[in-house]
Amino acid sequence: MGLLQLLKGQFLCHLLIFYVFLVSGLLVNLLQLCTLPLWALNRQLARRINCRLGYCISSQMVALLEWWSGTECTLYTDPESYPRYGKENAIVILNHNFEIDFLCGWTFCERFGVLGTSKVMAKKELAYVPLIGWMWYFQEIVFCKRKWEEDRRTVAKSLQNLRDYPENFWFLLFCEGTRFTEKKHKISMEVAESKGLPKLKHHLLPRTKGFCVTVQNLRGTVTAVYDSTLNFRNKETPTLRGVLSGKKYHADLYVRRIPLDSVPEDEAECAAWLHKLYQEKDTFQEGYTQTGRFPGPVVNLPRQPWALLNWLFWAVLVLGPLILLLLQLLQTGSTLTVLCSLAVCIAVSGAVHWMIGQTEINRASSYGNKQAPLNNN
Ligand SMILES: CC/C=C\C/C=C\C/C=C\C/C=C\C/C=C\C/C=C\CCC(=O)SCCNC(=O)CCNC(=O)[C@H](O)C(C)(C)COP(=O)(O)OP(=O)(O)OC[C@H]1O[C@@H](n2cnc3c(N)ncnc32)[C@H](O)[C@@H]1OP(=O)(O)O
Ligand SMILES: CCCCCCCCCCCCCCCCCC(=O)OC[C@@H](O)COP(=O)(O)O
Repeated sequence: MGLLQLLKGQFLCHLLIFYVFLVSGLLVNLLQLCTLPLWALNRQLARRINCRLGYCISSQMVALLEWWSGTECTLYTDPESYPRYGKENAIVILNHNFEIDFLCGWTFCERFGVLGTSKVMAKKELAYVPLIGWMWYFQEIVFCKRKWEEDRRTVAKSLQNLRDYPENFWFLLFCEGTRFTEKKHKISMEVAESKGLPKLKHHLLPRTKGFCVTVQNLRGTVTAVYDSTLNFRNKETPTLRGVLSGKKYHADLYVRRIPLDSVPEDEAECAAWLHKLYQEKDTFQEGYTQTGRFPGPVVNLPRQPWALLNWLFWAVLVLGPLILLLLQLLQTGSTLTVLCSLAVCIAVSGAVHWMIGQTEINRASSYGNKQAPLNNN
């Protein structure tokens, strides 16, 4: 094992990386808060500024994946669609099977220059996650409670707000609404059976309402749906802890560009369209498990240096004062101050564990663990 690989596994390195993330993230959140008065004066400028501020946070996690863990992300797609990626507004549909699927999504956003503007329909609980959840508030992320009666108005309103967004954006939907577990899969297949739908082997049954309301509200703003299917080589089940420890994974993403015009306007037809799409996704996943690859050619998509440069900028900015403080502590610090510093380290590492825990499937919500009553309206 090389020295660098050994270092990547050290707790102290993780603590330093998280320290940079935490302090720079709080600074960015503060700057975002300062843009509040600007929203009333020049909304489009406030949005552009918040895209860039948000990028400062999310790209640190991308840098962790691309540069620290060295994870490779391969794109399978039609070369004719490829030039349009990043140059139009799109709805992205992604399977929700992996703890770092969102991070791979962000990495592709970074490579197509839309990381700062990337959007998602996220569960409301994530709005309270420090740094990322707070950043999302200023990036106009669409939050849902996963209770349609409450969501139908709020989600539509948030989507309407995106209609005059000043930069190209990708809007991500995990239509399954929750991460894949065997139990949730079994229950959702019972629902599929009761609805007369074919069973899926690799996906939960998609919830169609979020997709249909997105299409309704973003028609005319968004030009395409990017149907994206993600898997990892060697049957790996990657984790954020693995990434932080420098473990290298290899992600494969198959993307099909579907013009939005071909998605039906009628709600029932739109729902049926989505179910059919998931049946196709399921065959792609089955093909991947059999052959280790997706259909379609591979497009070369090298990583960009910007995420790393952003991280280095923040590291220099916030690690300098920390080092000075530690030196002063060693020279003059009383036992009490040294103990207090230790307590701060323990608190910071506790915060890392809590935040990483948000991404862990074994701590997933109970949503989808039982059949919601069948809806007839
Ligand atoms: C070129 C490169 C291309 C791509 C790169 C890839 C990606 C990059 C793009 C962008 C990146 C951006 C950001 C990424 C960063 C971070 C993201 C991180 C996390 C966020 C993820 C989440 O939080 S996921 C959870 C929240 N989101 C959702 O839930 C969305 C999907 N859900 C819906 O659409 C729902 O409909 C709803 C939320 C709008 C409403 O929820 P509710 O529960 O009320 O649902 P329904 O009314 O739909 O449910 C009832 C219907 O479902 C049937 N039913 C009942 N039980 C079940 C069951 N167990 N399983 C399945 N279905 C069930 C029931 O019968 C009802 O059926 P109907 O026919 O009546 O609809
Ligand atoms: C650069 C340095 C970084 C150091 C490590 C810091 C760790 C920071 C972790 C940030 C965590 C942010 C959470 C983001 C998104 C989690 C996405 C996710 O997967 O959500 C789950 C929901 O979709 C469904 O929920 P369930 O119903 O399955 O429950």
